[in-house]
This record gives sequence, structure tokens and C-alpha cells, in this order.
Amino acid sequence: MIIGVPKEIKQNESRVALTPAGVTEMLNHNHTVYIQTQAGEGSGFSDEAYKDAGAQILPNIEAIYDIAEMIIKVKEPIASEYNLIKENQLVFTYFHFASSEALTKAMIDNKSICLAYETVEKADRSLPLLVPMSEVAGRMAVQEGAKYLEKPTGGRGILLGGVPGVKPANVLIIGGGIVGTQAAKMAAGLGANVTIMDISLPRLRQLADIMPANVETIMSNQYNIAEAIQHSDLIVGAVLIPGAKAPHLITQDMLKTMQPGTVVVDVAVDQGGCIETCKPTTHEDPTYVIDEVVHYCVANMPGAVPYTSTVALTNATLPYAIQLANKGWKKACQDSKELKLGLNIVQGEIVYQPVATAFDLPYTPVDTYLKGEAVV
Ligand SMILES: NC(=O)C1=CN([C@@H]2O[C@H](COP(=O)(O)OP(=O)(O)OC[C@H]3O[C@@H](n4cnc5c(N)ncnc54)[C@H](O)[C@@H]3O)[C@@H](O)[C@H]2O)C=CC1
Ligand SMILES: CC(=O)C(=O)O
Ligand SMILES: [Mg+2]
Repeated sequence: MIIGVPKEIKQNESRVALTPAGVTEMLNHNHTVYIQTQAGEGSGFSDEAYKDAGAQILPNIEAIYDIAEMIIKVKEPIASEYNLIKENQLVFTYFHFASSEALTKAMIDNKSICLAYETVEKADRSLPLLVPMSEVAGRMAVQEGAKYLEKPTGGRGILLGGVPGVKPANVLIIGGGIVGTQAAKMAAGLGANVTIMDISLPRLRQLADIMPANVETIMSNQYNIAEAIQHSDLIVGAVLIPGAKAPHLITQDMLKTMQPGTVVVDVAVDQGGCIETCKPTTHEDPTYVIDEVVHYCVANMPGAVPYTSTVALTNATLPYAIQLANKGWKKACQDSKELKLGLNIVQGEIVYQPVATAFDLPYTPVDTYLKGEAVV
């Protein structure tokens, strides 16, 4: 198969979807790999390194989309890429469709095959291609939160861990999955008073077992959230209902009950955010203030640490990308339930129910496309 890797063009996005090691693997399986010039530069991989691994370098993004049967990238296509994507071209990347009707409609219109990293799902319900970036974002959430809690950046002016004789900060984490767990570990390690909320009692039990003594677990519900936000200094939004729009657990009215200078890091922004007042921001201008509450809502947090994130992401995506390249999307999705769940839009039809629900658009069951002879 002919594989194309464009340079990411989202603001301050320096990750790349394939490393030189990944190129070698693809070549070992008899595939051809084209990389846009400088695509790996921000992650420490030069064009020379890709050439040495056997890739061919193309000078611009148009050339990559023009030649490739499968595009592998990191972030969702942005508006200038919509028309570069061709009918029947397989695009393997994060899409987060439920947060963007414009993207959803553009991918319906171009009739491509959209296989979303974030909904590839294992039998145990884990999301293997979201996990590594959630690990990064969860850890970063506390780092960023600590920074914006400083007075000069608009925060309350409180040190997460306090100092001897002074109380530490209160950190509330809503959602105890991968992001939530990593955020809790970091905040607890710094000495903060940490509370994790989740709607899953089994999950809260697991967390209570593994977390240190300065982390408590509380059931997530409207009453408990309303109470906890009043004395939280840092709040991390970390909920997920796979593929769907995040529920708004903190409404605009509730901001008025919070302490001035509270920082909210809504990591779930890529699925629309779990705070009503969340709107996506960039690494260049990551925060804004509403009702004296600092909002940090960067939708590509791991993009800021590409040396860590590119390798973590490609460690997870490469085995799936190889299956897709070896078998073609149809056969690969017939053979693997995990990959099949990654299909969101196929040739103009939404095949992932929560995306159709998010915009009240028609839904076509994915098996409609996977029946019959596989096309390689
Ligand atoms: N902004 C960014 O750069 C990044 C954002 N993310 C996003 O972070 C979010 C969380 O991802 P993961 O931790 O991997 O998901 P996960 O599936 O591991 O965890 C989500 C947790 O939320 C819980 N949950 C669902 N509804 C809830 C509610 N009403 N109250 C409390 N908990 C609730 C679930 O029970 C689950 O434990 C996703 O939207 C993901 O896309 C992930 C990586 C980077
Ligand atoms: C998960 C995601 O959206 C990211 O890593 O940017
Ligand atoms: Mg207030």
C-alpha cells in the first residue's frame, strides 16, 4: 500500500504519525512510505533519518494527499485539508467528530474512509490508541494547572503542595480513567489534597486501592460536584463517553460559586468539554477567564511535548497501521473488532452511532460495509 504522512498543521502541533522506526517496519511489509518534508522535525526526526529508513520525501502536503492510499496523521484534518482528502482514501488519525459538525460534514462530503484512533476499542472496553495521549495529557494537566494557579498567570496564587505549616491546594479530578488517574498521581505526588470523582463504583474501588492517602474517591453526581467545586483550587475535566459529546457537568451558573482564580483544565475539550463554558484554545493562547475562573482548554495538549508524545503514540498506532496496510481497511476491519470500532465515517455515511446522535444525522450500521467479499 502507498502510505502518506503529512506534516501536522494545527497550531503548535509538533507530533508526527510515523517515526523512522515505523517506516522500516512498513517497508519490511512491502509498503511504500511518503513523508512530507520536515514532518518529523518538531519531534526530533530529520528528513535524513526518514530517508535512511527508506521513506521518500515529498515537498508539500498536496503531494502527500495526492499520492497516498492511506494517510496516517495525528490530529483531525483542519479546514485547509478537507478538500485534499479524496474519495475512498483511508485516513487514520484522531478525529473527535462529536466536537465538530463542520469536520463531520466535510468528511461525509469527501467520501473518505475515516478510522478514528479514539474509538478503536479492545474487548475489555479500553481505548488502546487514546491511552498513551491520555497518559501524557493527564500528567500535563497538573503541570499546566500548577502554572496557571500562579498569580501572574491569573490564578489564585496557591502552591499545589503548600509548604510546612501551610495547607496544600485542593485538586478535583472529574473522571477517573486514564487522564484522571495520571493527573491524580501527579497532583498527589506534589502533595495536594486530591479528590477523584467517577460514575463507576468499581472504578472508584480500584482507585481507592492504588492511590496514596492524599487522594479520596467520591461518586460523581450533580450534588457532589456542586459542593466540591466551591473549595477546589484546580479542577481537571477528564470524563469520556467514547465517541460522544462530553456531558456538561459544570454549568456557567456554577462558576459563580467557585473561588476567584480557580483553574479549570478541561482535558475533555476534544469531545466538547465537560464544563459548559469550555471552548477550544491553542498552546499559543491557552487560557481565558470567565467569572474569575481561569479556563485552560487546549485540545492537543500532548502536541507540546512531541519528543515524548510521538514515540508514545506511534508505539500504539503502528501495529494497527500495519494491519490496515497489509489487508486494506475492509479486510482488516472484518478481521479485527478493535479496528472495526474505529470506523466513524465510510464513503459518506456515519457508521459510529454516537457521532450520528451528536448531530442528529443518519446512521448506517458499519456491517453494511463489511459484509461480503473483502476488498484488499
Ligand atoms: N485535550 C487533549 O489534548 C487530550 C484530551 N483527551 C481526552 O480526555 C478525555 C478523557 O480520556 P480518558 O481518560 O482516556 O478516558 P477514559 O475512558 O479512560 O476515562 C473516562 C472516565 O470518565 C468517567 N465518566 C464518564 N461520565 C462521567 C461523569 N458524568 N462523571 C464522572 N466520570 C465520568 C468514566 O467512567 C471513565 O472512568 C477524552 O475526552 C479524551 O479524548 C485525551 C488526550 C489528550
Ligand atoms: C487525544 C488527542 O486529541 C491528542 O492527543 O491530541
Ligand atoms: Mg466567582
